[in-house]
Amino acid sequence: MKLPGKIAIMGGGSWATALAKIVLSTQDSINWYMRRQDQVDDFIKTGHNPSYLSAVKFDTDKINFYTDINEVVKDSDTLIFATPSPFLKQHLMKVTTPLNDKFIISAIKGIVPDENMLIADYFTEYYNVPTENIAVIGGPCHAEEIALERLSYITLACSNIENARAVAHVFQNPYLNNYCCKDVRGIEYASVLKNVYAIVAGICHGMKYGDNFLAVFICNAIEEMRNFLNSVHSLERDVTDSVYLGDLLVTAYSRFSRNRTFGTMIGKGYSVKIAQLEMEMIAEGYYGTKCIHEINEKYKVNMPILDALYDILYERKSPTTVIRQLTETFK
Ligand SMILES: NC(=O)C1=CN([C@@H]2O[C@H](COP(=O)(O)OP(=O)(O)OC[C@H]3O[C@@H](n4cnc5c(N)ncnc54)[C@H](OP(=O)(O)O)[C@@H]3O)[C@@H](O)[C@H]2O)C=CC1
Ligand SMILES: O=C(CO)COP(=O)(O)O
Repeated sequence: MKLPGKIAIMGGGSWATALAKIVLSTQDSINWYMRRQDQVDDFIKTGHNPSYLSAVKFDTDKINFYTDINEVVKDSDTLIFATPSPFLKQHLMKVTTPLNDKFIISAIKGIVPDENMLIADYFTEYYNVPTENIAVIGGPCHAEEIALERLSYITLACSNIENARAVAHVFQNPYLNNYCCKDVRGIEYASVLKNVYAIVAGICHGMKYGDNFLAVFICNAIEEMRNFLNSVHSLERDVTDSVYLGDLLVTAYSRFSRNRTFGTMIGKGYSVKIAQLEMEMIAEGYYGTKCIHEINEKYKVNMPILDALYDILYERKSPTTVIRQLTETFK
């Protein structure tokens, strides 16, 4: 297998667009898969993604666009997936070309709903991709700030660290630094959990809890994350590293966060359904909450924040009552 070889961006949203910008800063050309032909046509006409990060200009001569997922898989060696987690399954259902000789990079911060399966596990279980050929990208990094070339850091994790290092240079430029490690499962679970906690941070913000409270909330959330990670995947890790705590902070505090925005609407009194309709974008923590809640039935980690959000989103309990009870568990 050539590493990285020919690189494909899989997805047409904001993170896919930011990743395309990053990869084109180090590679001569890329393959890029999007689901809609009209989006590709407009992109070629205007030189930018018509729907996401449209201020970012691209030299389209350096991009081979595809709307056929099998064609892009055939023509590429490294596939960077950046589709929202709830849609991954339906994209992959169309794949008949073998994936087991490809290097897969998941830039997805979510879990496969219904299956309760991490993205890397999904590729191994259903597409026979060896674990050493799967990497994940984590870290505090909003697409909007990549568009503005604001200094950011990501972490690349792969069970075979040499493979992570072999692709790391693709994500290294003056506004982006990277770090490699082996904690694929820990980073995947942390990425799901930070979305859950960002929704709760948003709910509290919507209810007019202030910065004093948010600081206490984050301390309790990182402790809950630490306990969960140690139970599901015990490994020597420091949860204060940017890929864990940093991503929790940026998602819980940033105005760019969809998860926080979704939570804020609920805190202001919107119903879950209306908040989802208003959002127009996916807050993956909604799905992550149910998945981790179900996974935790086996591990039985004490997770008062996760349980509180589950009660609000899925048991229709009053956010005011649930959050007040939650605050009594904090220290
Ligand atoms: N945004 C960010 O800053 C970051 C995002 N991520 C992760 O990247 C992943 C992608 O997120 P992001 O790029 O922000 O998402 P966006 O909301 O920007 O993009 C949504 C994408 O999903 C597609 N889509 C919408 N509805 C459907 C559907 N019913 N079926 C199939 N595809 C659909 C859209 O296609 P269309 O335009 O054709 O409707 C679009 O390509 C997520 O897992 C996220 O957690 C990770 C780090 C940073
Ligand atoms: O993961 C992210 C930033 O690191 C994006 O978070 P949101 O999905 O909440 O926008």
